[in-house]
Amino acid sequence: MMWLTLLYSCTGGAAVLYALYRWVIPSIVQYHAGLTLIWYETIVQRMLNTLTQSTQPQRILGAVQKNATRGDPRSVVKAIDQYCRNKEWAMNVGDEKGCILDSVVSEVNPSTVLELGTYCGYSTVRIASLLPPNAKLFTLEFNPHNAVIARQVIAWAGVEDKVQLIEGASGDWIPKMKEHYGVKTFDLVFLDHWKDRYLPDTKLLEECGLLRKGSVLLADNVIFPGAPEYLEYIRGNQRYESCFFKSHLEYTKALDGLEKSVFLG
Ligand SMILES: C[S@@+](CC[C@H](N)C(=O)[O-])C[C@H]1O[C@@H](n2cnc3c(N)ncnc32)[C@H](O)[C@@H]1O
Ligand SMILES: [Mg+2]
Repeated sequence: MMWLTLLYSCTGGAAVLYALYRWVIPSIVQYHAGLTLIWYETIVQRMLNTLTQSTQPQRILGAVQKNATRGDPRSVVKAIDQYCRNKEWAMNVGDEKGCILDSVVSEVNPSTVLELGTYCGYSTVRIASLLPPNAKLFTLEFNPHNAVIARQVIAWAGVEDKVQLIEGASGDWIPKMKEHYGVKTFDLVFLDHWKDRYLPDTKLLEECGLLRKGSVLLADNVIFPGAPEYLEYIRGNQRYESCFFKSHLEYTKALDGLEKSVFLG
């Protein structure tokens, strides 16, 4: 009898803890961007790293290898979204803002694209899958561990012919793009690296002559974590025509959005 009581209290306690971890806390934090980051980045991610002896990028790659079809980029995107919605939040642009990204890529129909911030290659695959034949997407990532994973995700999606992943910091590589890769100008730039780099890198793109009349800048997370200096610069600048796409922080119900800015020359 005592055993049964002990068993009941242990499993009962474990069930409560599991319900808190799996449903109760996620359903609360999803409305608050800051709480989402605290819960997932500092608690869940660290716990999963210790328990599984792996990193988040490795787990995302695992989800792709398990659930996506080789050579089918949309199945790769879907596998990552399912993993990040149901298991652990990650900083991919995500499914909701991803649809806005898709529509801008389709509208611009770019031949040359620059992506700042690759992480695991989620948005890289999204963009590359929509590019016309012979188009090229350059994506910059300064974390070597992320770059190793992104290469495998990109290859699994079968879009490696369209993608040039460059390992290094944006501030170092933007000035070398013309000389090193023969780029004339970018038709589309997707800004999704650390937010304090949005403004200096935009000015660098201008200074290096990498923007032409009609080039489109699309900046993610302008509300959260936020890029106020970038927004002030781009919205108050007569050389840009800018508009905001209201949305939500990836995999949550917290407010976020994308800023699309056309360079007028
Ligand atoms: C938000 S994640 C990118 C997410 C990705 N665009 C997606 O939606 O799937 C930002 C990434 O940018 C990288 N990063 C941050 N600052 C950078 C910089 N100055 N140069 C290159 N990579 C940078 C980080 O290591 C991180 O992997
Ligand atoms: Mg982002």
